[in-house]
Order: sequence, then C-alpha cells, then structure tokens
Amino acid sequence: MQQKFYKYQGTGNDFVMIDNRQQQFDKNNTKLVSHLCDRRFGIGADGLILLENHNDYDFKMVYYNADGNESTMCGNGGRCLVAFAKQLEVISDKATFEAIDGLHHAEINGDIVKLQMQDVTAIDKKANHVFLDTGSPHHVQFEDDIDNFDVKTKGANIRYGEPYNEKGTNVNFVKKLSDDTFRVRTYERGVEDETLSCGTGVTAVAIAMHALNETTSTRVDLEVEGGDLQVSFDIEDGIYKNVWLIGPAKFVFEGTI
Ligand SMILES: N[C@@H](CCC[C@H](N)C(=O)O)C(=O)O
Repeated sequence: MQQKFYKYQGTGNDFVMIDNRQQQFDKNNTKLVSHLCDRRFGIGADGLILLENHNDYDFKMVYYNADGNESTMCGNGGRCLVAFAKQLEVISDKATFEAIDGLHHAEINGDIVKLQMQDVTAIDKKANHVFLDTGSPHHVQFEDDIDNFDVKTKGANIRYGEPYNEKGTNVNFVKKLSDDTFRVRTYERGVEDETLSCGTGVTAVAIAMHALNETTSTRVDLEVEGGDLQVSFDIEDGIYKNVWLIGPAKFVFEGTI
C-alpha cells in the first residue's frame, strides 16, 4: 500500500506526519513506523505523528518514536503537528488538541508555534541532576564542556542505568550561558541517539534551572543544536503553570512511499 506523508521539523527535531483522519494507517505496525523513520531505507525522522479526528477538540495527536513504539509527549512534534493541521486547513491560527498527556492549547503565527505544556508539580532534585516529567521524563544535568561532550555514549549510560533502566528517560546536558539563557544537548529515548532538539527536554531544563535558582526569569532562552527555543511559565505555590514552548516549526517536503 502506498502511504502519503509530510515531513516537518522543529529546530531540527524532524517528524513524518500522516493525516490519519480516515483511520487507514496500520497503528500497531512497529516495523512500518521504524521503516518510515529510517534515514537510509525510509523517509528519515526522529519520530512519526498521526493527526486524527477528535469528537470534542480540533484533532488528536498520536506520537511514535523512531524505534516504532508509541511514546509519551513530544513537544517539538506537537508544535509541528499544529503547523501540519494548519496546512491541512483543520485549524486557522489557534488549536486545542488531545495528546497522550492530556489537552494542549497552541497558537501559530507564520513559522512560530507556541504550545502550552502540562503543569509541572514534581521536581526531584538530586546531588548531580534533576528529574522531572514535562509530558515525557527528563534527566537534567550540568556539563561544562558541552561542545566536546559525547552525548550519545554518556546519555545512553544514564538512560539505561539506575534508576531508569529499561523504561528509560531522556537525558539533557546543560550549560549556563547567561542569567536567562542555557545551551542544551539531548539524548532521546526511543531514538537512542542525540537529536538536534527536544521540546519537552528544553521545557524540563527551563523549569529545572528556575527550581535550582540558576535563573530568576520566567521566560528562558534555550540554545539547542538545531536552533533557538523559548519557554515561559508562571509559578503558583511551587507549581509551574501556564507553561509555553515557543519556536519555529517548518514544512520540509511531502511525498508518497
Ligand atoms: N522530541 C520530543 C520528545 C519525544 C519523546 C521522547 N523521545 C520519549 O520517548 O520520551 C520532544 O520534542 O519533546
């Protein structure tokens, strides 16, 4: 069977998008998803996203990692899906959609997509890292020599090690550049490699940096391998609310495979 697809990227985190409003996609076919994401034998992407109909909201997001398994929330993928929904004329400049972690609101203005993320209530501060869930699990730790750091090897050791083990976590290495700017490199679970950007990852970094008093700003700039993102939030009684992930989301090409 031939499959029509669209390719999008958000600061270099790239996705195969499929319009599954007619429910024609074989959703339990792990091999098919990993084949479509394969950079040599398929289209090539960090993940695959289905846009589906929803009874109450604009659409539903179903996210798979490049390994073919459905996974938890993808922030950059959510932003790209909003741009895709606009291309399909499912929305105009605002969206409300359901993903695996709940409801998301979003706004699109040109290439820039703002995506509201879930509130963050639990921040686990350890001696050398912070762990928090921003829709996906994230380990955040400082790394001074971030430019020369072996993210793939060191990230995999943490992702598969204690206490995360097989279920795993995404791993973010951070360097502070100024009071409100941080450089981030991320090892992604399910891609099992460094990606050029991770939306839930930079959201976790921004909140972790604030919780550690590394910034007093509630609007944080994040420099990632594939570009620049911003995260803004409010804090009420120790809960991070009204969390927004902001940055570019761009159409790359479309085709049939
Ligand atoms: N790239 C994503 C994160 C995708 C999910 C992650 N790989 C996982 O399985 O936890 C993002 O932009 O948030």
